Amino acid sequence: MTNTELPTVNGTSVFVPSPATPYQGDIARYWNAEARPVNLRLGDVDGLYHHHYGIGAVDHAALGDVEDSEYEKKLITELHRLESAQAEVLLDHLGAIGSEDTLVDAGCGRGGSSVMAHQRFGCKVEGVTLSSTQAEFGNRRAKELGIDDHVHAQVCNMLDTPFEKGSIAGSWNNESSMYVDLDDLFAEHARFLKVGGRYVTITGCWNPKYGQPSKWVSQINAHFECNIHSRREYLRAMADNRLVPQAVVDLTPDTLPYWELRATSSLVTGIEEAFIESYRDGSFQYVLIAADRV
Ligand SMILES: C[S@@+](CC[C@H](N)C(=O)[O-])C[C@H]1O[C@@H](n2cnc3c(N)ncnc32)[C@H](O)[C@@H]1O
Ligand SMILES: CC(C)=CCC/C(C)=C/COP(=O)(O)OP(=O)(O)O
Ligand SMILES: [Mg+2]
Repeated sequence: MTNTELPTVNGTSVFVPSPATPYQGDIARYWNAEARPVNLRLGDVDGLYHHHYGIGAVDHAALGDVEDSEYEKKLITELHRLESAQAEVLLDHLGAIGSEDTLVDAGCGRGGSSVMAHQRFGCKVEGVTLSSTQAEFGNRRAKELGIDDHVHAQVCNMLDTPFEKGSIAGSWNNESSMYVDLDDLFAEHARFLKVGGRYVTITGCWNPKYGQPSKWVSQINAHFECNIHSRREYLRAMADNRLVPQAVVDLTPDTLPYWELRATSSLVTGIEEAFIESYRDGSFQYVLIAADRV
């Protein structure tokens, strides 16, 4: 990968890898420009900034009365609680991680999951994203929290990382695997993971039983400029890359309440209907897959 010197950021000159493909350049630009209130206002609740969706039952008691002047604020707090609950479930599947271990957050976004992983395990977390804006945001948050010696983000293609072969105890993709070829992705995780290391993904995938990607799935692809894979592709690509699934969990029923609540909020982005309809018609599924590197 070639490096290009960029102008200075906060007085320090930074090197950002050139995108490996024109598509990756588009994705870097997309996330550099992203500033949707549905992500920033939720992150402002407690300083954990996520770019993934939520799971679990809505706490209607916490929401209170719709007529209450504080209702919208409570709704935002509730959506954020469900998104953090999703990350907790992902971390639950990493298994026993020690404080001396290093984890890789592949497609780390603004770094919310990386921070949560460090807070839970005391370990180092290396995040990679195509977006320099996101990497800077994540590193700034880590510094503010005083954990920048443990949590670090860099601009890097997750298909071609600098991590040494067999050096990583656990790694994950939290809603970031729909931007890459799965064979290339799992080959790279299998390369840097230790034998016995754990890989986890939470992702949306199309259901082979439906036949082909539904119109809703195509709408989600167009909305995010991504390429949602089928469930079968995940399992095949893992089998081909020394990743043996230990748990496959259908989170679709658990994520629907999040979407139904989000559809009632002032922060809607227009994609809510596609998620709700595709989860309901069975063409799309929200799944967690945890696999061991053998
Ligand atoms: C929907 S966001 C998910 C962010 C994060 N995992 C979270 O849960 O908050 C998708 C992320 O994937 C990253 N991404 C997409 N393709 C990538 C690639 N080839 N290498 C590294 N990051 C990539 C984007 O830069 C973005 O940070
Ligand atoms: C499950 C699937 C198919 C996910 C696609 C990847 C994606 C864009 C996730 C959420 O990001 P975000 O939090 O920035 O999106 P939004 O602005 O809609 O909350
Ligand atoms: Mg979001």
